[in-house]
Amino acid sequence: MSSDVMTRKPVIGINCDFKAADRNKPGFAYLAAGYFQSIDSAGGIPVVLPPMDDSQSIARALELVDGFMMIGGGDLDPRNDGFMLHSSVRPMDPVRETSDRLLMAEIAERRIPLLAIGAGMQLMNVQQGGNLFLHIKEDLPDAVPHLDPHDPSHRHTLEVESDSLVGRVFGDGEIRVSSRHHMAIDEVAPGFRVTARCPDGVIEAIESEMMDWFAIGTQFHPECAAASALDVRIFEEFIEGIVAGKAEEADSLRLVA
Ligand SMILES: N[C@@H](CCC(=O)NCCCC(=O)O)C(=O)O
Repeated sequence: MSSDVMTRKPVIGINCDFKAADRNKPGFAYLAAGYFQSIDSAGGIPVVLPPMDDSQSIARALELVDGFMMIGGGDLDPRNDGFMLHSSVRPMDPVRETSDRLLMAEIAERRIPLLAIGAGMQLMNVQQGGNLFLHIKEDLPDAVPHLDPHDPSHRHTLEVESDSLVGRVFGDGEIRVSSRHHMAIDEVAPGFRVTARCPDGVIEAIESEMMDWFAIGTQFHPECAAASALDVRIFEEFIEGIVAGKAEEADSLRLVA
């Protein structure tokens, strides 16, 4: 195992949100600091990618990263997946959604290690063939609140599968996570399994079962200011998984040489 692979910090691409210009302000690309701070604290090098609509530029940018994190945000427009718009849906800016969909397709194609959070997990699921509940309050009326517009630190409990990344991170005992969503995964995409649920049954984490793709999704927000010390371990496990994968790759190339 080459020492360089083990010592060089992985570069993690991060998408960002977009707010179009109006009469008084220019357009902005932005993201909550917790996203890049969490990657930095976990030993990665965060590199923020602004929205792009050119698949070749996106492909070229992805050649420069060792992994990717898709952040949370507004709603995916269900019409882009063949569903009707719902009155509760507040679509993210189409500049962002177009870029995110191109990114996700290329990340999946190249099997780039991926941590997908919130809207990012929802996009990973639909892009890989799953689908979403468009409004938990209507689709799952017995569910507990997963969003409090007056409390950005709203939390709920979590039940995890022990043989999973989130299971290793949270272990036993009560787990409370930050929740800010009104949509949720309905059918899980082929090749993924559920690794955490809210006690009301809402899916809160999935991970790839594919041997050639290290990909995890969380509906909750381990990057937020109210996150626990355990939440931070998710980012560390993600970075450690990438480093281990690159070491295996280097070893196998050495054996072949
Ligand atoms: N909008 C979707 C996805 C939930 C999500 O990503 N929430 C994060 C809010 C903004 C942020 O902190 O990045 C839904 O509501 O289900």
